[in-house]
Amino acid sequence: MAVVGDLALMCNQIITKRPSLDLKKSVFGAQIWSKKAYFDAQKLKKGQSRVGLKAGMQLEVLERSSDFKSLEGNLGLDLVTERNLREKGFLGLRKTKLVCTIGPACCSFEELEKLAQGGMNVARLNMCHNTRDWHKDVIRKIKKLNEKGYCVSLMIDTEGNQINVVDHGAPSSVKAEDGSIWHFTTERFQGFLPLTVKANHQGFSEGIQVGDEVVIDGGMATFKVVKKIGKDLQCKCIDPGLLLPRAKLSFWRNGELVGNNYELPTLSMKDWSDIEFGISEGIEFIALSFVKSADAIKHLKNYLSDKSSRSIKVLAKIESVESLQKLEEIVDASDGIMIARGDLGVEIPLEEIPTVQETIIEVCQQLNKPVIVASQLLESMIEYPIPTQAEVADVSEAVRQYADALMLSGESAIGSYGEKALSVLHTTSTRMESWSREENMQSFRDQNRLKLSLLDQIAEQICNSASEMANNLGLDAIFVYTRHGQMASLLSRNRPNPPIFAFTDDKNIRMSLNLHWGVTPLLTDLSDDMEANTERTIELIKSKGLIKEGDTVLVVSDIIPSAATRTVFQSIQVKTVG
Ligand SMILES: Nc1ncnc2c1ncn2[C@@H]1O[C@H](COP(=O)(O)OP(=O)(O)O)[C@@H](O)[C@H]1O
Ligand SMILES: C=C(OP(=O)(O)O)C(=O)O
Ligand SMILES: [K+]
Ligand SMILES: [Mg+2]
Repeated sequence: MAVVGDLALMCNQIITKRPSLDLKKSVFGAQIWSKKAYFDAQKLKKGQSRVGLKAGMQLEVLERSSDFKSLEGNLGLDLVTERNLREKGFLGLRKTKLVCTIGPACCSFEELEKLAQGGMNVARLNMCHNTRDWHKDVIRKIKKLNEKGYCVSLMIDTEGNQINVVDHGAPSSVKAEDGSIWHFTTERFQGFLPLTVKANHQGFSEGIQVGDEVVIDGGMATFKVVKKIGKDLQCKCIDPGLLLPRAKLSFWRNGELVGNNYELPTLSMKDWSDIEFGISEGIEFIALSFVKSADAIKHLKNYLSDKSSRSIKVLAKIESVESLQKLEEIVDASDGIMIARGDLGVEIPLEEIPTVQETIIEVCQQLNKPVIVASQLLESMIEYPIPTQAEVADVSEAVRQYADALMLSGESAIGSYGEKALSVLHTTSTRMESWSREENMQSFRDQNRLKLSLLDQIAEQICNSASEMANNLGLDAIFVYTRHGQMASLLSRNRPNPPIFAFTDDKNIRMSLNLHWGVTPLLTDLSDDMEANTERTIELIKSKGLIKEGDTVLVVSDIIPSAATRTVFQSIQVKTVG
């Protein structure tokens, strides 16, 4: 390997030059790959051409010495990235991450493996559905896949507290006819009473007045409250339509959404017990439904840190008017966001969703939080083997907006064509990503400074510069060596053209980086010796034939070398593979 540029940034200012370019070229031109040879060469002063004996000869011998063994070991490269790299090269890697909701249609080991092969990065378990044992079994299968060499992270999604229908007298949908009178109650549903809807919360009708409208699932059907009988509401259907199982109820007055007075906690007892379950099963992400403010996020994060489960990332689902009103504080407090368009589309007019989505993605990028676009991306594929053009356009738009991840819900959980839907997400995102590159749309983004300490600001600046440099120089890949994942996420935030390979020695960090745009997380040993880290990992990739002579990579690290002064803590290097 020839080092064509090599600089260490000291506190953002001082640049130190390492041994001369020519010397390194001659040393590495002699095909010396051992770590010791590299460091012997490092000790040479500018102009010196030998290490004790004639450089070329002695170093040639070292190549076959036991030191070479140190280059072996695990790179932690997953099967899917390895295959894609082999087939398509660095720029062929998809940047946008894919989340699949696991349900009865895809829960066998074979089906899960097909999703993993198709590029599923994160498996989502929606705790609204199915039994604890069923979820446990899926988690066990995903972990088994990871042992086989896949890299699929696990997310649980809480049921959350919202007012919805628990029973409407039928196993599937029920038609509400124009002018029909319906009874909304929380009493035990009698079954024999037609036109009765049971809601899930005792206080569902608190503060609701005669004349208010009850909107089902954002407009599937609408009723007017004609009478209050105790806690029950007698309603007349004024806009006929369908009631589906677990349909959501919202209340409107004079064209505006009215919150009823019944204050539901974001996390129910069931949610807490599901969270305990997730912790004990070793999942990586908890997505919180119906977040109203930063409080629930902070509460859960404190709880996780008290339980020494700090590595679990807490994602806030934006799916209500309240969450939109407190967007910034919620994004700031959380480890990531899910734009849960299903429920959001019930609370705000559908035509507002596209702009709200773009705004949320922008806020997430500014505050450096990964963001998932979820729900109805390929809804028609629950039933049909091909998507509509409108769906493909929607997926492309989310990719163009640089969302970190796209999510399948019913398409994978209950659909007949889950694998195909995943492949549509894959091909559509890859196409839009390459178009964006071609159109040179990935110009350097005007980043808002994060509210960070000086050291963190330096990390941010280094990552911004590194990304710009990688784009401007047309480099093949960015290698980031990171213990906490922060540098990897700061690089990803810039959405650079080359893929980001994040080497970390922390399994939890690796699995959580799986959600970040453009990042391939790798689990490998890291030493304090950055030169040894880069030499070893590049050599490992080279030995797999995944990197070739002439490829140029940008190397960024936040590994603090123990011998260095406190100020030298991060560096950028450009390396060309020889
Ligand atoms: N674990 C599961 N078991 C059974 N069905 C599931 C499961 N997860 C999801 N589903 C089904 O897939 C549909 C879409 O999933 P999702 O969007 O996560 O849930 P919901 O529609 O309840 O918001 C659900 O309505 C449900 O029918
Ligand atoms: C993802 C969503 O949440 P859930 O599927 O849990 O309702 C949504 O509402 O879009
Ligand atoms: K949920
Ligand atoms: Mg929802």
